[in-house]
Amino acid sequence: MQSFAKKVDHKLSLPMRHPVSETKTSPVILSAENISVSFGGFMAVRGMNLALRKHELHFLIGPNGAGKTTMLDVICGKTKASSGKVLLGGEVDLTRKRDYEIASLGIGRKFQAPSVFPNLTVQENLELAADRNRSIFHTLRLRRSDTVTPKMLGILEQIGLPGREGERAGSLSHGEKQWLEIGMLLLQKPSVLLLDEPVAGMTDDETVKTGELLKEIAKTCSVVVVEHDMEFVRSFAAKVTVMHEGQLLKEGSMAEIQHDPRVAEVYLGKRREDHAAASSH
Ligand SMILES: Nc1ncnc2c1ncn2[C@@H]1O[C@H](COP(=O)(O)OP(=O)(O)OP(=O)(O)O)[C@@H](O)[C@H]1O
Repeated sequence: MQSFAKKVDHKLSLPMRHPVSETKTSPVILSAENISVSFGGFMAVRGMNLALRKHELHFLIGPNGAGKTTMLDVICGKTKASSGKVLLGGEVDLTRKRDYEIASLGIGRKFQAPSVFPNLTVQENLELAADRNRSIFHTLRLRRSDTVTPKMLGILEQIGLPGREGERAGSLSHGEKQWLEIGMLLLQKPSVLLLDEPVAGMTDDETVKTGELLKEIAKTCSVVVVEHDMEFVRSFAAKVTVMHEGQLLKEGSMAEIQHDPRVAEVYLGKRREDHAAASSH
């Protein structure tokens, strides 16, 4: 977890690098409607709405504890909503499905920490993802297939790990592990990818490469990215939704977001609190 306020202060006022995305007119493929989540009486999400369009790269931002991760958890079925629904394709209500059913409907979820199998090779990790019916024991027994399928070669190329299929996943850098996990999700041909802070802990170079990868993925898939790194968010012409205290605060382009006084107040107010807390220690 990083302090959001520390990252955003002056960056909110920098000029946009790219024009606003052109996905505004594509159809909505997933909509979370009036979602609320209670954890033992504490309302982590309160009447939240989120609409995701086809091939849209959509950032979900907000201060620590705003409810961003909880929203992703509701969409992928990890957390049950207390009320509201999540419609896929306008008709299938995901809040009535189990997490594995949601995954098989084409919703891929990546958590913040990489969760590849470190003792398996890159190829074995991909093979496991490619065949969800195959158990890890089956993969271990088979070890590596003799040939890498063209589909897998394409994924290795796309995630920036061409020729690395024989390496142990545990020996990859943090960023490379994140890419491998994204590749494992891509093998399942998702229609929606949910990514939680994909560039956290990455080097600058890895962050830039991840940005390119996300742009590429969004050509075939809709992507929701929970992100704290405002500079990273600014490098996309993407839709941005701001959450605060479990609710929708503002939605629009980065330019629209940064000129909203309520957004500034949330971040700058938070920053003042951080400073006050730091100076009292
Ligand atoms: N399982 C849980 N039980 C109780 N409270 C929880 C649980 N999960 C999250 N919360 C609380 O719900 C609120 C929203 O958490 P969430 O992780 O969704 O926020 P976030 O916007 O993703 O924050 P961050 O950017 O810090 O990850 C927080 O106050 C958090 O402490």
